[in-house]
Amino acid sequence: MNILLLGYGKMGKTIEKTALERGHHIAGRITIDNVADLDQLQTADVDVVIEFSSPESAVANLTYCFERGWPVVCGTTGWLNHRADLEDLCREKNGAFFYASNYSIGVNLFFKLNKTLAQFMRNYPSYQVSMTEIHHTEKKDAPSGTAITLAEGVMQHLPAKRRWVVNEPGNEPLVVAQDAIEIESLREGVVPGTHTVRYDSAVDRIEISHVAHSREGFALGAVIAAEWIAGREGIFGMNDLLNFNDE
Ligand SMILES: NC(=O)C1=CN([C@@H]2O[C@H](COP(=O)(O)OP(=O)(O)OC[C@H]3O[C@@H](n4cnc5c(N)ncnc54)[C@H](OP(=O)(O)O)[C@@H]3O)[C@@H](O)[C@H]2O)C=CC1
Ligand SMILES: O=C(O)C1=N[C@H](C(=O)O)C[C@H](O)C1
Repeated sequence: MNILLLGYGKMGKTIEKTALERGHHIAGRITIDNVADLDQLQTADVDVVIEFSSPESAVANLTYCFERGWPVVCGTTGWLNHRADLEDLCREKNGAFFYASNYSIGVNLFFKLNKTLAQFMRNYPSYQVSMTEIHHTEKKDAPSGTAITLAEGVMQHLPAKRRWVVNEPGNEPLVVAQDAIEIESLREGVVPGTHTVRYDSAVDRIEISHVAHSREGFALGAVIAAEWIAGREGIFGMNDLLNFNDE
């Protein structure tokens, strides 16, 4: 396949390596400095776009791809307040759009485990749920997209929790209302991504964690999603790719 890398930073470069190993061709590498090169590409030069850029640029990038009729696999986080409008545009253009806050297969198993645990904890209100996410210091958004997906998974199964609140890097501890899930965001060194969900009672703690050792798991999932979306039309996510139900 001819893959256009829209965003060629830490993730774009890791995805390029994985895509080449899997026999794909790179149709272009776009950064903030050469966005104008997009107009030079012929529509048929690109089979699928993999978009990992920045929260500020994702909406314009996705709009551009839908206008050109290119299927898009997007991993950029921090822009989801525009998600409904972009999905409408994709449908209007009969396009194909794949989004995941995290493309790692392990994290998607962890999402399932998180929901199962939340379902179980529903009968034990003496336990208070909270989360911590740790990422490298260059990360622009907080909380991480993955932490938001985890919080949504908990809210789906613990009706007492209706919202999440973020404690951003460097802040004092928050006083958290009973209906809220606290997400603590920490930024340290070059950490690729660590997520912990914990349930604390007065006497003990239950904790589950996912620790990414590198970016390779994210990249592999994104390339597999690009292979999967080819020839499809519609709005997709990891549950479709992995044949998971949404429970
Ligand atoms: N869903 C998932 O599994 C994962 C998601 N992510 C998310 O992916 C995104 C990118 O992460 P990462 O690669 O670490 O970030 P980097 O900052 O390393 O790279 C971002 C890239 O996007 C480019 N860029 C910025 N603005 C534009 C624009 N307008 N058009 C095209 N390219 C642009 C930057 O260009 P320049 O270098 O010139 O500034 C850079 O090449 C983040 O939102 C992150 O949260 C990350 C890992 C996994
Ligand atoms: O910015 C990152 O690096 C990551 N971003 C994603 C997120 O916000 O959840 C996924 C992964 O944790 C790495």
